[in-house]
Amino acid sequence: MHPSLDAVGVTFRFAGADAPALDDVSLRVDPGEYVALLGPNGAGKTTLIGMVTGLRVPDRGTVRVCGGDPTSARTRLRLGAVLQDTAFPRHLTVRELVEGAAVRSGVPRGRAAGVLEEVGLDDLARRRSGKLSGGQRRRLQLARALVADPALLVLDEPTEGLDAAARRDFWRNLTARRDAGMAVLLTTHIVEEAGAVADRVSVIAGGRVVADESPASLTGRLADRTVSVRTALPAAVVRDLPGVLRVEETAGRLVVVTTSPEAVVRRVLHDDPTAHDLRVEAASLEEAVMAATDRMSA
Ligand SMILES: Nc1ncnc2c1ncn2[C@@H]1O[C@H](COP(=O)(O)OP(=O)(O)OP(=O)(O)O)[C@@H](O)[C@H]1O
Repeated sequence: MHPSLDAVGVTFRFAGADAPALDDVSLRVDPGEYVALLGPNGAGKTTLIGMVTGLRVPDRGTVRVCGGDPTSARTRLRLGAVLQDTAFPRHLTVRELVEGAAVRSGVPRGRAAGVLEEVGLDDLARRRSGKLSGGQRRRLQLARALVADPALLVLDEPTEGLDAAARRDFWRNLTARRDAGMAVLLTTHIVEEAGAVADRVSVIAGGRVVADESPASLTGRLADRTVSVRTALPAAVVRDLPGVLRVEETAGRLVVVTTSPEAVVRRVLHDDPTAHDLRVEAASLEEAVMAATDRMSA
């Protein structure tokens, strides 16, 4: 079976730009896999999404969606996309817009009803799109992208502007599709959300891939741990211990970032038998992504 997405050695330079927006980028997404594309502003994520959706063509390298060329109409039928800044004709209803997407993709109009139910818009099927909230509009975009059963769903910051409950609903809507083998490529600036939903994160900085691995493996590469403990000990007691990178003292709590948490824990418990509420936490995905990005620019 073909990968859902296979981008190999993709290079692209905008006309007149000094540096390429994408420089030898490779990325593979297999059926049923969710991959998050992360990286700072201007890293090249949207440019790469443009190649995957067939809106741009690489100067060098190849992009294949389910083995086909994403600029061909036939391949684009395998692809669903929720992109930024999609405007709908305000006078059309939710149902009409989803039926229109079905007809354009060559699938029966009757599929609209099931998809509206799937994304939780069945109650609003007759509402005009101009009267939807931001979160409801995002669901409408999702329904239009899903109606033709895509093999690969591309989501460019799909949950931007949504509150935590709406974000959770958005991802819950996609659970059954994942189980059925649909692949997802998403971009997001909400790094912890990517960690929660993605099997792999691909970090892009300056047009190059600087990390491509599971969220757990990326955070595991940072040796930093945070020891947090409620104690009356002053920060100076742990500041000079081996491996300590940073110490903060706030309202009866010491928060210590260190590569050697054992030394900190031993010292605190030795010096203060009343210390309690002790926690040792790994680096966050956000910190790991920033470290991968910094390594690139160092
Ligand atoms: N139409 C364009 N013409 C010229 N340069 C562009 C164009 N679009 C993007 N760029 C440049 O290409 C680089 C990559 O931009 P891109 O939009 O892909 O980044 P991004 O990772 O999606 O950023 P963001 O997180 O801000 O959306 C940036 O340096 C940007 O300034």
